[in-house]
Amino acid sequence: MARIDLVDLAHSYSGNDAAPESFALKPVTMTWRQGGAYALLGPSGCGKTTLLNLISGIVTPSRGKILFDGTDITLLSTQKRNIAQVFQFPVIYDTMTVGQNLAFPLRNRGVPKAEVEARVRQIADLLDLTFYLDRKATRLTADAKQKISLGRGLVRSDVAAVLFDEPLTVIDPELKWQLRSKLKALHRELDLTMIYVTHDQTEALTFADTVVVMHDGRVVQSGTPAELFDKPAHTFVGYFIGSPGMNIVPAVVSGHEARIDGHIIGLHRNYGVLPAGAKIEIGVRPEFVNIAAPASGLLSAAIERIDDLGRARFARVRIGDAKFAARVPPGFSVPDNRVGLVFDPAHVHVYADSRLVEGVA
Ligand SMILES: Nc1ncnc2c1ncn2[C@@H]1O[C@H](COP(=O)(O)OP(=O)(O)OP(=O)(O)O)[C@@H](O)[C@H]1O
Repeated sequence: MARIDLVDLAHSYSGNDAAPESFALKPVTMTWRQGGAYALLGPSGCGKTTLLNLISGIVTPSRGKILFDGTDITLLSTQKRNIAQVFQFPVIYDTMTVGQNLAFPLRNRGVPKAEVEARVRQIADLLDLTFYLDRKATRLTADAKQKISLGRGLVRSDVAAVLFDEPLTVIDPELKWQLRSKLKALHRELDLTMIYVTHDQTEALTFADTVVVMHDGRVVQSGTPAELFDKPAHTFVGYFIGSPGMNIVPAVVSGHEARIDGHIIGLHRNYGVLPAGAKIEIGVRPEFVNIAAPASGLLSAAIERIDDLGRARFARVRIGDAKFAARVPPGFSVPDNRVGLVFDPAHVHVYADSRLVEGVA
């Protein structure tokens, strides 16, 4: 396993002379630590697979470098990079048994027989495949075949990294839930650097220690699931992560105050005077705004509907034209038309042109 450094890495499929805004991956510099579990998360077309393919060597970058443990591997072939990959669909040999499939990447590298057998048993055990070891892979379900693919990706202990590209796509929803947790446990057990591409926030947040959120070819934030939830660095992260996502509404911000729809909301930090011309918004997660009976000191909102998510109820309301979600306190009897909103100032963030502004304590 390896530490991975991306240095000013960027890629355009239309060549180096393409306009910077059209790059599939805009320049990124970051370090992924040895043995870490990373998820690349973002919607379709945001550049996740491009970044994964640059790391695996399937695509050569238009700009920048990739280092494995300090060594520049940017121009090395996929084989020479010593990585394992698991794709969306099973890549296995149908004519071999499950055990032979799992052993294949090790036999290919001339690993001694006893070592191969021990490692195959360990991986089969971790993935609940022991019972099937002597069966021909061809007779198994799509789920089981994908588990074999996962096993083949994880069986070598000497790889620089294991790359997963939406590996649970073909898996039945119930098993998906189990496998997500299993992959996390496998990461702890096997101590490999793992990079996992997905557009599913639950998959990313369950699997990864660090989630790298991508939007329109850019890495907009890299952090722990808690950091992404508590302090989104970009409005996209706030909106994309969480269910419901973060509320983002235009505001006029000055000092310790945000003015929305003529109403003042107190802020925890001081924002001075923000740059003229920038689009200023506040962002607050629905979990940190409660609805209450309308009152003169509260921002007023019109009720549209109540969503009962079991663990909590959220009111979908409107402030002027802006849609907004807020928590319904337990036992609160919701009025028919208008409510007041009670903000928790510690969780109200300010954004200028979509980027988080750090206020002064
Ligand atoms: N081989 C290619 N040639 C030209 N453009 C490409 C190629 N592969 C991807 N793109 C473009 O690059 C951008 C990023 O695509 P990429 O596949 O990396 O995104 P993604 O986040 O992995 O999306 P998805 O989940 O749909 O695969 C998209 O605009 C896509 O159309």
